[in-house]
Amino acid sequence: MNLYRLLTRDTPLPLRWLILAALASSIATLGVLALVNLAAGNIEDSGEDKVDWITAGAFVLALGAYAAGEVFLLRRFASHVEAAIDAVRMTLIRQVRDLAPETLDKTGEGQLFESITQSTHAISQNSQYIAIAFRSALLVIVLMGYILYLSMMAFVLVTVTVLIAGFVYHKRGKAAMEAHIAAFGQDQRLFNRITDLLDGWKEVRMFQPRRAALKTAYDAAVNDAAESRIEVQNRGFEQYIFGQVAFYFLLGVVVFVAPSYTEMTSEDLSKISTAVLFIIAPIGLVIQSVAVLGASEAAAGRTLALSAQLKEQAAYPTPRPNLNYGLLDDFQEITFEGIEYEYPAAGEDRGFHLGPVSLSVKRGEILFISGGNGSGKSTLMRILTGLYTPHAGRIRVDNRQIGSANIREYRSLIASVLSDFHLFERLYGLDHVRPEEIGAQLRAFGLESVVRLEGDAFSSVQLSTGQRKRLALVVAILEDRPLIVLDEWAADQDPEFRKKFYRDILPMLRDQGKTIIAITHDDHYFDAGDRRVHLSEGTHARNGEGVM
Ligand SMILES: Nc1ncnc2c1ncn2[C@@H]1O[C@H](COP(=O)(O)OP(=O)(O)OP(=O)(O)O)[C@@H](O)[C@H]1O
Repeated sequence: MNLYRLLTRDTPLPLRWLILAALASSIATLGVLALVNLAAGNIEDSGEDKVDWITAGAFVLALGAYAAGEVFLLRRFASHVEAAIDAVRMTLIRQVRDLAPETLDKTGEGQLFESITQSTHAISQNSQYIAIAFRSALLVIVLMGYILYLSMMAFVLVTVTVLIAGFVYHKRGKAAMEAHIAAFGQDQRLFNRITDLLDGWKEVRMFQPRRAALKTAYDAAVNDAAESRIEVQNRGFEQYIFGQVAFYFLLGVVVFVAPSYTEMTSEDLSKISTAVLFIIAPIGLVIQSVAVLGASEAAAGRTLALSAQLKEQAAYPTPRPNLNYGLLDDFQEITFEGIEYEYPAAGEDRGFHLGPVSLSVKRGEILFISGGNGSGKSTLMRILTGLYTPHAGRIRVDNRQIGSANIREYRSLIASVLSDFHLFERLYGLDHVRPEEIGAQLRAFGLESVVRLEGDAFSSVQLSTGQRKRLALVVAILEDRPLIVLDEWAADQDPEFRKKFYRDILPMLRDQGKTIIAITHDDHYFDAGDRRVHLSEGTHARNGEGVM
């Protein structure tokens, strides 16, 4: 049901066409069967072995109708599924975009990535089984009708046998699925050990006891994974053999039991046996589809739940068009009053309370924020940039208070390089910047020998930590916003460039009218700022050596 809800949520299913195509394909299959029986009967009656061209022609037509119905059904369904999954992905991405950043941090990349990529991929890969199951179920009904037409007793025997065998097969399938899930878990553990080996190769090579312990853990994971896989394969083979035996048993029931309880000619018996031969494949497909669709159903359930959760947590409604982002551009002062933020305690974690913090920055000022590790500087930065919403206090731009109605407008004032910045390979949103300007910035930041501009993308972002930060600041400067916020930007720069940053780049940006708020530990350069605020254990801000 989740799968159906997901696939029809944004794009309606072309149900009428699908039913018609499935019906056409099922009736054509019945036609094939009836024509085979007819031809066999004709040969028996006339005793001639000449080709009956009319029946053969009808047979070819029925085959053509079957193929056409099948192709139409599967193609149409596949394109619907892809469109529906595309829509689901777009909705999730839009929801993530509208999510409050602190909620985004909490939800975690893993869950979002899983739903947006893997779950939707699993659904898209397996969803043709919906069409197959639907068509097969319809075909089973049509063929059972044919068997009923031939013999009531055969119908009852086939129905009872199929139901019992189907039930047992399904139960065994559940056990196989559990084995499959267990094997998946073992694969994950093996994957983690391999990641340890690959990502931690330096630490592994440099410490012998770690190397030995990791080898033991890796060997155990390999063994467990292999055993689980063998178990899965064995169960798969057993299922296959059970299916075959059940099928032969069904034939046996029809051939040995049915004639003992009812009047039946050998011609009827042969017709019923042929119908049983035809029915077995679609029954197998229905059962197989149910098993495969179980995984898609679970994936759809996870995706819908995540989507509902994201909807609930949506921080901001989709922005109204024509919002005027320029209103705050000519601000003179930004004030943060009594800002407080709480990371609640959870289990062993004692939690953290920031604030109350009050500070202000005037246009064209360089404001430094200093403080010990864990004093709350990065958290404060997330609030100052409008990414996190403070639990108490307010932000004002001149005399305008910032709230949910103008938070986007506020954020648009700020270019930032935060501690967990992401460097985009492409210059998204910077189409208006001239390549010469970008080249000049790359030279100013000593990057001209490692990065080039190729079209609208950088030639590489595989740089050293310090170079990546330089490139991120280049992009921030190119964004040309009035306020630049930096979180320990200079920490990874060499002494020479650090000096250049404090003595040349910051004053140059100030001269260009930029306002700068920067977290720094560089006490040698505290004088490069106009003022400094020192954060102590997150509980309060006090003035540093600067004027406040
Ligand atoms: N997402 C989070 N959930 C819970 N607690 C957090 C979270 N992020 C930070 N904290 C806690 O809040 C406190 C302040 O963290 P923050 O990163 O703001 O400090 P900081 O001054 O920037 O530290 P550093 O100088 O080491 O970067 C720390 O005790 C940290 O454990």
